[in-house]
Amino acid sequence: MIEINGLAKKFPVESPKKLSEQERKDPRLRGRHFHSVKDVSFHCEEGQVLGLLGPNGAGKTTTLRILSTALKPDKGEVSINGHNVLSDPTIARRKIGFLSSSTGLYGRLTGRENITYVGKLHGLGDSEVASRIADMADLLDMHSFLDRRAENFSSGMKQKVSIARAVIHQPELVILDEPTTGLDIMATSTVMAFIRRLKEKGTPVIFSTHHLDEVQELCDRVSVINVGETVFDGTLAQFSSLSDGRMHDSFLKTLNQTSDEEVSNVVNL
Ligand SMILES: Nc1ncnc2c1ncn2[C@@H]1O[C@H](COP(=O)(O)OP(=O)(O)OP(=O)(O)O)[C@@H](O)[C@H]1O
Repeated sequence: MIEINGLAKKFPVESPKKLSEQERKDPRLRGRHFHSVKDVSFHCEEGQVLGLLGPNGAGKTTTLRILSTALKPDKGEVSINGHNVLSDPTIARRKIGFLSSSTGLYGRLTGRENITYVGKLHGLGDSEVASRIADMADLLDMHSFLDRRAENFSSGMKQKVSIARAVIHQPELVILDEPTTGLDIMATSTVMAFIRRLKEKGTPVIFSTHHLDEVQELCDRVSVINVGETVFDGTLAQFSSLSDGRMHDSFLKTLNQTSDEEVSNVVNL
């Protein structure tokens, strides 16, 4: 079980001129700081998949980077199966598999070598790494390119190898930042099937996405962030019933209720 409570993270702004026009108008810009995440809370239990939704710039990536311990929050708590992630990041890194949208592969290494390198960093032996890669090559359909250099990989190939690399140590929790962005239909369905497989094995998965069809197909829970705050956290059924099963309308409703200051009606259903 992973529990996130009251996360907040602000970044210093060197010069407001470097911000986008939208960010300059954003209420999260206060003085010399941009409060990207102001108050985010959700939880996910064993065998559950949680979909993290929110408009561009809402604070999803910042939240996921905090969960993965890549960023330290200013406030809030994160615990995985009772372990405080923030006070013990080394243990946390062993427990978590994180697919970041920004970490690239080593182009001069093959797909297999990229995965093996991270497996070794986690202390796995040669035969363990080899057998896990063989399993994942089946599940993620990687056989045709696994032994090619990563520098010429397509987006789908890169993403599959990155996912395999993120979970080579068989983490207790998997966090995926927009795992299907930029992928074609075939690669998307392979990645979706892989997430389903993790769920069947009991591993909780948290993933951010802009695709509501993926949420409908895979998720047990939904959490929506808007302007740095959790505006909905509940089951898929509760999310869907906000608008009689119309997912897009449910999503828009959670965002509009924020501006109507009716957040309390939808949070913690
Ligand atoms: N290191 C940083 N310094 C300053 N501002 C930052 C930093 N990281 C993120 N931000 C800002 O915080 C806000 C939230 O960013 P974040 O990447 O978490 O959003 P997101 O919900 O993942 O968006 P998207 O759906 O577009 O990926 C954005 O306005 C972003 O520019």
